[in-house]
Amino acid sequence: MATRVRPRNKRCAVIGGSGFLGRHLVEKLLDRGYSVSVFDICPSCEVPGVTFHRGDLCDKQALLSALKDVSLVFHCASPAPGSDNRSLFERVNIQGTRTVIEACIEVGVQRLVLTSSASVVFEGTDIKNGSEDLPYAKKPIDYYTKTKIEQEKLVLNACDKEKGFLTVAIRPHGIFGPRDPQLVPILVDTARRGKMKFIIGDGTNLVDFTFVENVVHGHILAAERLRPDSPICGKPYHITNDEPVRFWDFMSEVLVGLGYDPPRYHLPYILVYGLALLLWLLAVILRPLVSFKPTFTPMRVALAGTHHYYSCERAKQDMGYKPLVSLKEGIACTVQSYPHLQKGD
Ligand SMILES: NC(=O)C1=CN([C@@H]2O[C@H](COP(=O)(O)OP(=O)(O)OC[C@H]3O[C@@H](n4cnc5c(N)ncnc54)[C@H](O)[C@@H]3O)[C@@H](O)[C@H]2O)C=CC1
Ligand SMILES: CC(C)CCC[C@@H](C)[C@H]1CC[C@H]2C3=C(CC[C@]12C)[C@@]1(C)CCC(=O)C[C@@H]1CC3
Repeated sequence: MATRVRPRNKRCAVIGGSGFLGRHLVEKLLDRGYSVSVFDICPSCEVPGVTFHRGDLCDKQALLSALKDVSLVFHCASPAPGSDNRSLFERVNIQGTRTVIEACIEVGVQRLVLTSSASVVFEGTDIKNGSEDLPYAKKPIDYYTKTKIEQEKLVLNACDKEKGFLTVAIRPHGIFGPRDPQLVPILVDTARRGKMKFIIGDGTNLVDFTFVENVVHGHILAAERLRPDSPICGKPYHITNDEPVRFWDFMSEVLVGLGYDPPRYHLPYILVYGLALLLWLLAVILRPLVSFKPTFTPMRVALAGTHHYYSCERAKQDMGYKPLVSLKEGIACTVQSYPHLQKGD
């Protein structure tokens, strides 16, 4: 069978395409008629029709050969936020992103879409309907976020209309959906260990959880609107479900959907945060002797006990963004996709 040669603007690469978001993005791009290459350090992207390049994004030579003939690059690779390997975050998110930009420019890539994070402005205190005008966090909640800030700055500053290299950053928040390795599995693991009985704070704090297909939609809209005359060049955009929800209602709905009891008893936020901080300090001090990873890290407690939801008005205005899947539909689809995490299995 003859292979169809696609125009260059329909040839793209997804760096981090084996991951949770990356793989959903790859599947949608194929549906939309793109030819897709995946570049990832992990070889698990077995999507038919995709050219897979295994490599580390810090390796420029490997990137140069993977990005040859590609006009559009999505960069959604990152070490997992739960890792406490600072030098890995630094190497991949900062130095590696610099290498991605250099490689894109060298091979003539025209558009680069970065997956950033809404958390780049979060300092652990309430954010209600935050816009993209909020300043970057001076005290980011963890080292992962610190390097996401630097990464976003690098990509947005590299936007150069004269050189024909256009960039944009998408800032999702709390991505969930089928195959998510993080949110639902951590929640279920906590419930299975009998630790999901307590609500931190009064339980009224509103948060954004964003269904993965909406995040993918935001990325593709951004890529397709990224032209020299577009207002989106060199800018960050929040992409959310546009339905802030009580953190504990969301967690309860997922837990109940999977057959677990929802948390019932309230604990003061400041008490849990203090305990989490203490445990985290202990884990650091005792690391040479014993290794343990507390479930309730200060970062998770801050995310579970404060308001953090963001406006996506700018994405609506500048790129015609609108969530395609409601929170209710997203939760139903997610719960259904995890039969092995149902209680009793
Ligand atoms: N999951 C979430 O709630 C949110 C995620 N994000 C961002 O979205 C992006 C995707 O996240 P997920 O899909 O959740 O993570 P993931 O861990 O499922 O996927 C990340 C992918 O990057 C790859 N990767 C890591 N280091 C690499 C390297 N040195 N070279 C090549 N590939 C490498 C991994 O192998 C993995 O396939 C990340 O940039 C993350 O910071 C932003 C906001 C929220
Ligand atoms: C044990 C429970 C109190 C909490 C379980 C759920 C959490 C694992 C998740 C709730 C909010 C999530 C979140 C992220 C990771 C998973 C949660 C902490 C991110 C840190 C992922 C990377 C980002 O860029 C920001 C996300 C914010 C929300």
